[in-house]
Parts: sequence; C-alpha cells; structure tokens
Amino acid sequence: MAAGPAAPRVLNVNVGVLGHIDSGKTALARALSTTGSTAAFDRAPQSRARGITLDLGFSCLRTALPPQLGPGPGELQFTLVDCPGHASLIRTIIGGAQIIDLMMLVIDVTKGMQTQSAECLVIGQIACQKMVVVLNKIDLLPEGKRQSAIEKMTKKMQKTLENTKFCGCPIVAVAAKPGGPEAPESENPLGVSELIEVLKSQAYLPSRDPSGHFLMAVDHCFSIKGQGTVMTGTILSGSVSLGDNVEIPALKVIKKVKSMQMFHTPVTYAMQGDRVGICVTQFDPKLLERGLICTPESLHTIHAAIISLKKIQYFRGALQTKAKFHVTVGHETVMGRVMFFSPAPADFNEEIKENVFDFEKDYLYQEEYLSKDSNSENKENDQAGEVQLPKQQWALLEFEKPVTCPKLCLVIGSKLDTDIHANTCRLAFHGVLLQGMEDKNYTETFLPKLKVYKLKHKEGQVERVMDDYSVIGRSLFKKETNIQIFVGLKVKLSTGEDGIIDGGFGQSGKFKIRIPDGLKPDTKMLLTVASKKKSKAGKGDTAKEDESSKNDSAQPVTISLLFKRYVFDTQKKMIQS
Ligand SMILES: Nc1nc2c(ncn2[C@@H]2O[C@H](COP(=O)(O)OP(=O)(O)OP(=O)(O)O)[C@@H](O)[C@H]2O)c(=O)[nH]1
Ligand SMILES: [Mg+2]
Repeated sequence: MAAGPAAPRVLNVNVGVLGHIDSGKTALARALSTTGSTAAFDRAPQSRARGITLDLGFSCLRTALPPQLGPGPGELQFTLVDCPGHASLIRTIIGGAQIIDLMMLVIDVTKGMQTQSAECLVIGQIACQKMVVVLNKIDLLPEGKRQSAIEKMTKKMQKTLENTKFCGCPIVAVAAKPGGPEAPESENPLGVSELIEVLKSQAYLPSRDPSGHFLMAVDHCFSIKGQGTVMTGTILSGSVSLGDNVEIPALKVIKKVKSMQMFHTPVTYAMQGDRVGICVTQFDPKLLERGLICTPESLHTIHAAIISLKKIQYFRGALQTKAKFHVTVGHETVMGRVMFFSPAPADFNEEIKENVFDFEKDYLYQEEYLSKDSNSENKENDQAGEVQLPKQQWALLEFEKPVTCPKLCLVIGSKLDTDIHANTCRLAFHGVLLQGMEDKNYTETFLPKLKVYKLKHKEGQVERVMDDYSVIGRSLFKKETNIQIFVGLKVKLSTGEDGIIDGGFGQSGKFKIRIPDGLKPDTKMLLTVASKKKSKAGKGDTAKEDESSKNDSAQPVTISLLFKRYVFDTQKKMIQS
C-alpha cells in the first residue's frame, strides 16, 4: 500500500499496563485491544505455562482521534505495553516504563495497593507523565455491595495518590475477565468501553523533537522472506530516514535502513515518539530480541558515571557511600558501587543546573545521601531539628561491568536482593547520568579531575607553654605519625590564637606550635595555673581538685587542626584556606 494523500492520519500513544502480579494486566490488555499486534499476549511458551507475564507484551487498539488531538479525520492508536508484574522482573518494567506516554496502574479491587503496585507507582512518577488507575476484578465483589466497595477503594486510591504527581487522576472500575480463568471467552468484560473513553480523554501528544541522535527501543525482531529483517519499536529520540546507517550497539554492527513502515504504511522518515518497523538486510533476527538501535557511535560504553540523584522517599533505610546497588542505566541493569557528594558549603544555596556537571567546582564528600531522615552530622548540629538539605546531590557510580547507554539517560538504583516478600520498596534512588567515563582506567585518567573533598578535623591539647611564642601540644597525632608532613599547617587554639605546627617534640607524638602573634596573657595564666594544679593533683583535698585529677588529660586549651583533602588526589595533599 502506498502512502497517498488519502491515507488517514494515525497518531500513536504508548500506554503502559503496570501493576502487581495477577492483578489482571494481560487480561486487561487483551480486553482492550481489537487488533492484536505481532508481539501480543504472553507469546512466550514459558509465560503461558506459568500463567505469568515474563516479558513486555505489545498489542494495540485503534479509535477515532479525540478532539484534543486536533482536527480529524484521523485515528488514534494506543500501543498497549503489557508489563510483567512479578517482583523479579522489575528491570523489564523499568525498561517498559521509559517508552510509555500514559500509564495504567492495574489494582486488584479486592486487594488494593500491593507491594509491586507501589513500586510501579514510584517508577511511574519517575518515568511517566500521566496515569489512569484501573480497579480490576469488580466481578469478585458481591453484587449488592459492589458500588459501595468500588467507592471505598476509589477514595483509598485518591488518598494514596494525594502526594504524588498523579493526584486527581482518573480511577476506573472494570472486570477484564469476569469469572476468572475458567469463565468462557464469551463472557463480556465490564467497564472496558468506559475505560477506552477515559484513555482517549487522557491521550496527549508527547513532545516530539527530531533533533539529536536517533535512538529506538526495539521490542520485536523478525524476518520477512525476500525482504530482510524487521525491527519494530518506539523511537526514543531523534529521527531516521531511508538509507541511514543505524547501529545495533549490543552487537557492534551497522546496517542500512532499507525500508520503513508505520502502521503498515511505507514511510521514508520517522521521528521521536513514532512506532516504526525498520527493515535491514543480512541480519539474523535471532540475535536481537529487545534492545536499542541508534545513530552509529552515538551511545557510549561506560565504566563509571557521575549522576545527579534523588532518594526515593518510600525506600527505607539510608543510602550509604560504598554500598552496592542494582543500577538501571538507560535500558541496562548492572551492579554498581556509589559514592555520594553534595555542594561545598559556599555553593550550598546555588540553583540547580540541569544536565551538566561542573568540574571546576569543589564538592563535599558524604558518608551517605543527605535526607530528612539521615544521621549525618548536619542533623546533630541543628537544634531546631530541621535539616537544611542541599538543593542537589550527586553520586559517583562505579559499575561491575561496562554499560552501553545514551547521554543524560535515566538512572534508577534499587536493592533487588531484598527479599521479594518483604513488602518494602526496593527502588532506592533515581537520577540523570551527567557524565560517563569510557576509559577503563578512569581511576587514573578521570577521577583526579573530580574535586570531591573530605573535611578533616583533628583535635589535641596544649601540654604546656614553652615561651611567649610557642607551646607544646599533644594528642593530635599518634605516636607513629610522621609529624614532618604536617609541618607548616595552621592550627587554632581554643583561646583564639593562631599557630603553626613547627615540628615534632620528643618521641611520643608531641609537637611544637609557633604562635606568631604571641600568647595572650590570659592564655598563659590559664596554662600555668593548669600545670600547677596538675602537679598538685593527688595531694588535693577539695572536691574541685579531685575532679581535675580524675580527668587529668583535660587541659583548658585545645588545639584544632582543620584541613581538606581531595578524595582522588593521589598525593593526599592537605589543604587549608
Ligand atoms: N474474576 C476475575 N478474574 C480475573 C479478572 N482479570 C483477570 N483475572 C484472572 O486473574 C489472573 C491473572 O490475570 P493476568 O491477566 O494473567 O494477570 P497479570 O497482571 O497479567 O499477571 P502477571 O503478568 O503475571 O503479573 C488470571 O487467572 C485471570 O483470569 C477479572 O476481571 N475478574
Ligand atoms: Mg501479565
């Protein structure tokens, strides 16, 4: 069929079907679709045998163009992306969520929100713009109480969504497969035509931009005799034209686009948001089930990355530096180790810069991601109990094996080793990849450029006065510390004087401090009195003296040494302002 002027306009909107296992997603997709597409309904024999969905299923549904999508004539195609519900398949769900425009959250009306319904809601908040909640299996509610039970669950869901970006979204009650698995196919679903009307009212044209590199998520790959191999999928970014070279990065091969189809109609051009089939030659479809194709060399394969991130509020527990997470980077999931850092104090209130990382700036190392419930020092110092959190935080991710991904892609960190029956949210953080490190030796070539520092604070005591311009200190260093490397560093006495470490003194880690402006008379007095008291201790008979002898390391004057050290500085330089 040729694309003549009479060809009707068809717009495509991807609708994700997400929810807890067995909530009836596949049954709903089946009830909704009139036209089964090539990859629909648990095709995999393993899926059918186990009665659970193992991979994304695609099917579609056509309706007239709703008024908000502009003047007709035309058609609207909903591509239904049926996601698996089983907890172990969350990576597939995250991948699926990234191509959808509108999400249907399927809830078993007799059960309400379940663990994976909550995880899907979290993923939806990160990756999707719009949502419709579907309360399924209403046939299981006793007829007399059905309406009131639906209303009750609707209220409950509204409350759950109150603090999410989907607050106020439509909630529709259906029975996708009344009577359950044993019921005859002739049993008509309930509420599905109403649901289609709601989907139409929620349909929107996602922002589409032909600029930038071409990237497409392939969901199906098959060969056509005499033609070649067709890869169908959704264009995630950029555009593609007939004759273009495209790369299959997972296989490191480049192929020329021989022909293209949209909605069974040949086209010469397609762009972001379109669903297309791309035909190439001499490519074995068995090599690619699902994956990405792109402009040659536009994806990078990285060993580590800097991301900006946010903690997922439902994740219980702290996010700690050095912890390992499953990290989904774009469409791949690998294990990765994290190191968190925040703005340096001087930049604390700076506005967020989206999508860039500034290597000129200094950053403060964090033992854990700072959040309202973190146990960081910030909290202890804050009397009001209100923690002031930075506007933006970052992490360095180091992957156990390299991942291939687009620039600025979505990153989701999760703890998938958590017991799947534990009823907790396993998704821990989400963010944007700002900088990937392609060099395998990034620890030597790249990390030294990353100016993340730790603030080091050491405290010691003045042991005694030497003369007006010098004192002897102790307890700042261990006996075996090489004091030589600290010579020249500035210290401050608790009485206000500035000093400079002059060198070691004796063998037990003591050292000499020079006070360029001289000791204040008060300080000298304090130290002299203290030494006298100390020498008197033991003989003392008053309660006061007893106290000082009990605690004979307590000297009235403390020495504090403050410096910063860059985490990736190989020379471990100590820096003072
Ligand atoms: N009574 C009743 N049973 C239903 C309804 N919808 C689905 N079921 C049954 O619920 C079970 C699960 O349905 P599926 O559609 O496979 O559920 P799913 O959400 O796709 O499951 P996973 O993909 O494995 O997460 C099946 O036995 C269905 O027959 C419904 O509206 N009413
Ligand atoms: Mg299913």
